[in-house]
Amino acid sequence: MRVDIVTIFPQFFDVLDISLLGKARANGIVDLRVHDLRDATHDRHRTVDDTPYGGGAGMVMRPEPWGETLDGILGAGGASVALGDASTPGDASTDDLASTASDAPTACDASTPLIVFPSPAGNVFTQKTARRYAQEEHIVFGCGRYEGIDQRVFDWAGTRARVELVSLGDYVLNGGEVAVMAMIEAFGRLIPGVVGNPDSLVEESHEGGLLEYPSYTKPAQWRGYDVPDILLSGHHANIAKWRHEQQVERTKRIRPDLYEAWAAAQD
Ligand SMILES: OB(O)c1ccc2cc[nH]c2c1
Repeated sequence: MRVDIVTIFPQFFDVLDISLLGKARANGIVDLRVHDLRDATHDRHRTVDDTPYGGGAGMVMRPEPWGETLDGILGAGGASVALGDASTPGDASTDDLASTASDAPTACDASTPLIVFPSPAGNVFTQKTARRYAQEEHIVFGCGRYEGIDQRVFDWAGTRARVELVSLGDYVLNGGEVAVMAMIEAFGRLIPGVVGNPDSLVEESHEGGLLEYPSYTKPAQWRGYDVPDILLSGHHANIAKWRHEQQVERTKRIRPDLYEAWAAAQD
């Protein structure tokens, strides 16, 4: 899998050289490339922003450096695809339409690159999104800053690739870099070969629609707290039953929205 990141803070992603993703890069499982948007500027100050048309506070990211950088990643002709409507469904539990480019392509074959722009105006990133991204051959992440990126970048990019605007949640960051870091961690660990024991991915939160069960390790007693007896019983069927019951109870108590969706799917 190839991953490109476009940012004005390339050093932000140095951390991706360590831990699991660092090993995946060293093993050739993930080909990660970071691009400094300022390398596509041609003035002395390497300017990437300008004042907004129509007035308003803050600055907007200029389209030219984005176009030049994305040309370099996609190939100047780009992976031109059939234009389609913007009805790319999100992955969140709600089915509201994705806020993608107005002429987003409909081509969904994995050979057409996916460009993901973190945005507070995007669809919410979920584990379902992470699972989908882990199947992609090539994802380009575009990190906005300031008040955002000129809309025409999304419109133009949508004629060269599949484009998605994605948010981590209903809050606003100062730019896309933290969101990209979180998304790369979330889908990167799902890429075959990245996590040593894939069984460890099966019963974690949001797999199967439920939150994970509580975990315990030695010692059996700690500061007056005991490990539940069932976990010391060695009865694997009963342990599995107890763990599932814990998942259902936790999900119902902590995330009733997820519980309702899970319960409806059981019928
Ligand atoms: O909250 B976010 O995901 C986000 C993403 C991109 C930009 C660009 C400027 N502010 C941003 C916030």
